[in-house]
Amino acid sequence: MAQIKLSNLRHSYNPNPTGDDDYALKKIDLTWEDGGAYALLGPSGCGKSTLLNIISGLLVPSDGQVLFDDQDVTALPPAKRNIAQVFQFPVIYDTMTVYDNLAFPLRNRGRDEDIVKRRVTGIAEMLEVTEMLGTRAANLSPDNKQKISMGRGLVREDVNVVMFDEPLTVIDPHLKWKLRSKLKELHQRVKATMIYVTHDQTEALTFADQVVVMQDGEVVQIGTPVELFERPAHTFVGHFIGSPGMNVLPCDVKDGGAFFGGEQINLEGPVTGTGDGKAEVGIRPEFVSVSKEGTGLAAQVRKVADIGRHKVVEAVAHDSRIHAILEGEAPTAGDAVMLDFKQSQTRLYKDGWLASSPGEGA
Ligand SMILES: Nc1ncnc2c1ncn2[C@@H]1O[C@H](COP(=O)(O)OP(=O)(O)OP(=O)(O)O)[C@@H](O)[C@H]1O
Repeated sequence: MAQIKLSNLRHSYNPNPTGDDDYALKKIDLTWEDGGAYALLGPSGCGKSTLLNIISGLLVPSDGQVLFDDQDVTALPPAKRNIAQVFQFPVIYDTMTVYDNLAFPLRNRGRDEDIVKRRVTGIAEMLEVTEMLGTRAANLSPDNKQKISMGRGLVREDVNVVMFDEPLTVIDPHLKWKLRSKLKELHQRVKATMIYVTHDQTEALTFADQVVVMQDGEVVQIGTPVELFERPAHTFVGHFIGSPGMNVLPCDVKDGGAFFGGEQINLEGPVTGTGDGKAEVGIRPEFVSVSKEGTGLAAQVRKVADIGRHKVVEAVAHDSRIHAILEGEAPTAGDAVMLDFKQSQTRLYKDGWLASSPGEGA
């Protein structure tokens, strides 16, 4: 296993790039610590596969370096990087048994049969496929095939990193959660450095200890699932994570205070940086409470969606839509209500970036 460092990395598919827009990866400085469980999360086209291909060696970056334990591997081909990859679609040999499929990466490197047996039976047990070891892979269901594909990625003990590229795409929705939690459990047991690429926030947040969020060729935030939820560094992270995502309301900053439709909104703490002007208030729906009377922002309820565990209220104040997630009683469409924002969770954003700091005692 290794620490993987991406230093001053940029990549353009255009041989003569002129500006930032020509770069699929703009400027990436990122360290993946040895043994970490990482997710690389972002919408389609943000550069996830480009980044993965640069780590695996399928692509040579236009600028910058890839370091494995401080050794520069930027120019090394994939075969020399000692990486295991699990793709969207299972990569297994249908005519071989499950045992031989799992053994393949080890035999290919000339490991002794007793080592092969120990590793294969160990991985099979972790994946709960022991009873399938003698079965021909062609006879497996798609999710079991993908399990074996994952097993092939995990069977070698000497890889620098195991990379998963949207590995649950072909799995039935009701089996996805099972494989997701299995993968998390496997990480805890094998302690390999793992990078899991996905555009699905649930997959990223359940698997990873650290989530790297990308947008438009840049890393916008790296953090634990809780950090990304509680303190999005950028409104993009606020929108992208959560369901519904963070409310982002236009405001004016004047003398250190934030005003939405002329009404002052109490922020978590002081505004960072200087300058009055246009900004945005960010508050997650989980931290908006709704009452018929009381204090707060006057709003009108547009819709209430009952989604089982809780209700999502959509209200409008000063022409902006504001969501609230409520556990118990909820108002009905058309009701006049007061919205109260939990102050410690009310943040300011300027040009998309977090621009308030926690108050004392927060
Ligand atoms: N071979 C290529 N030639 C030219 N442009 C490319 C090539 N591959 C990707 N791109 C462009 O680079 C940008 C990043 O693409 P990339 O595939 O890395 O994103 P992604 O986040 O992995 O998306 P997806 O989840 O859809 O695979 C996109 O604008 C894409 O159109």
